[in-house]
Amino acid sequence: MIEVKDLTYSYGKDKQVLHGLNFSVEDGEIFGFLGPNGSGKSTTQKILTGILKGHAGKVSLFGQDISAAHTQEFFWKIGVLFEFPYLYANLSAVDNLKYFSSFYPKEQVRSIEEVLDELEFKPDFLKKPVSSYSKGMRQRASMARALISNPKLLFLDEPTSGLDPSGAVLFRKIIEEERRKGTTVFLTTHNMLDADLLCDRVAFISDGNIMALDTPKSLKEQNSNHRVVIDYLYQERREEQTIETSELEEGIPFAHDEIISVHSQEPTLEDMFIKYTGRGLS
Ligand SMILES: Nc1ncnc2c1ncn2[C@@H]1O[C@H](COP(=O)(O)OP(=O)(O)OP(=O)(O)O)[C@@H](O)[C@H]1O
Repeated sequence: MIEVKDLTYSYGKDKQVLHGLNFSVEDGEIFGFLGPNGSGKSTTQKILTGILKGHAGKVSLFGQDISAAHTQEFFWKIGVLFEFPYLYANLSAVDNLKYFSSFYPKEQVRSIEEVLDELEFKPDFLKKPVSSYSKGMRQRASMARALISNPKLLFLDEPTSGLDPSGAVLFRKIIEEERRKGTTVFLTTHNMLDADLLCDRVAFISDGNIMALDTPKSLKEQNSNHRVVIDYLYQERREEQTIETSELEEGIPFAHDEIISVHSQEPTLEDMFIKYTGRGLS
């Protein structure tokens, strides 16, 4: 679906921000593009979506070189949810969706009611202007805009930002539903839970370079210290011991009366983010 080879980009003469990115995104894959502020995520997304011109290297989408890919048919096939607001503030969610639907062939457009329903949009707000919405409601309206055209390739930039926990759960459910339909998703996020739960593979980008690319599971396993922490009771005292996971093969290798808990010391995706990008999550 997306092929990127030796992608470089500079703003002006001196400011090179992408230093030779290589990755591909398979059809139907949810691909996470993770990195600290200023690492080049938006620049890459803007190149892929045709907003930014003048890159070097090879980028192809839907099997076509990008220079030929950004046609009307291309825009019909993609959906985007970017961080900057791109809804008309004076129009309601319904009127925004009616307007944006008019750019696509009728047969591919979803019903506005169905999409807003999927997003559990509050009925009171359907006809109110977007300017009166909370951040979470705007994000729902923006997601509706991205989904209304039934895209084959969906670019999502921080989709759960500004959502409360139940909104974030709903958005994850919707992204899972897109996976089920076979939509390819290019997901940019700082939210490691979203990345871990949703992404088939993630790339960590730092200062315009890809530092690691793999499934969240493999990244964590490769960096695991293969230890578990065992919390237990022995002779009425509560104790804790850390042992190698391999030691568990023969059972618990020390005297105990009752095991209270066993916790893996496997790193989290957030630990991996810090390891590969050298930066914490802001
Ligand atoms: N229009 C521009 N002109 C000059 N430099 C820019 C421009 N846009 C971005 N940059 C610089 O390019 C680098 C990469 O920025 P980019 O917005 O791609 O990062 P990002 O990973 O998306 O960051 P964030 O997480 O903050 O959105 C940064 O150093 C940024 O200052």
